[in-house]
Amino acid sequence: MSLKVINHPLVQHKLGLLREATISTKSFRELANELGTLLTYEATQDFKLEDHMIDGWDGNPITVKRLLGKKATVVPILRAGIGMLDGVLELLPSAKVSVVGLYRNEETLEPVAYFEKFAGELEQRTALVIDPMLATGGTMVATLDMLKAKGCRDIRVLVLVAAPEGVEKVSAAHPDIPIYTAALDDHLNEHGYIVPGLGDAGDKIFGTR
Ligand SMILES: O=P(O)(O)OC[C@H]1O[C@H](OP(=O)(O)OP(=O)(O)O)[C@H](O)[C@@H]1O
Ligand SMILES: O=c1cc[nH]c(=O)[nH]1
Ligand SMILES: [Mg+2]
Repeated sequence: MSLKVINHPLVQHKLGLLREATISTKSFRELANELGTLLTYEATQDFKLEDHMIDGWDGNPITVKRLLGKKATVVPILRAGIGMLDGVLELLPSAKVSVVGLYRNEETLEPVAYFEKFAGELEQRTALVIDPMLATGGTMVATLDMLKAKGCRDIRVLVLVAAPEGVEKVSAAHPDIPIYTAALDDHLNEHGYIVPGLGDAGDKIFGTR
C-alpha cells in the first residue's frame, strides 16, 4: 500500500477549517481548492526535470531546469472533484483535463458511472485523479479501472479525506497507485459517510445541501 498522509502544517490547518459544521459554501470551495494545490505539490515531487538553455538577464546563456516531456492529465470525479480542480491547475496550468462522472447509489453504496471524456495519449500521461472523499473506495476503484483500460499507467490519487475502508479497497485493487490525502479518518458510519469526515462534499461545494 502506498498511502501518503500530508502532515504539513498548512494542510492540517486548512483541513481543520474545512471540518467546521457551519462552514459557508464560499469557504469550503476556497479551502478545497487550496488543499488541492498543496496535495498537487506533494504528488508531483518525483516529476522529472531536464536541463534547458536560455538567455539570462545579462545576455549570457544559462542552464535552467524545466519539466521533462511527460504530460499530465487531471481527472476530476464529478461532481465533487470539480471542487479541487482550479487548485490543482494552479500548479499544472497546461494539464489536460479528463472528466469522469460517477455517483454513489445511496442504498447500495455502489458507484454508478454516467460520463467519461478522456484526454488523448493517456498512455503517455501522468494522471492525477481528484475527489475530496475516498469512502468505501468503490468510486475510486471504478475510476482507476477506467483509466487503466484506456492505457494510462502512471496514476496518482489525491483526496482530501480518506477512510481506512477506501484505502484498503483501492490498495487491494491497484497496489501500484499512490494515494495522497490530508487525513486518514477513523471509520465509515452506517450510511457510508466518513467519520469525522466533511459531510457530503458535493453538496457543500455546489451549495445543494
Ligand atoms: O468511496 P465511495 O464510497 O465510492 O464514495 C465516495 C464518492 O462519493 C461522493 O460522491 P457522490 O456519490 O456524493 O457524488 P457527487 O460528487 O455528485 O455528490 C464523493 O465525492 C466520491 O466520489
Ligand atoms: O463522507 C462522505 C462519503 C461519501 N461522499 C461524501 O461526500 N462524503
Ligand atoms: Mg455527493
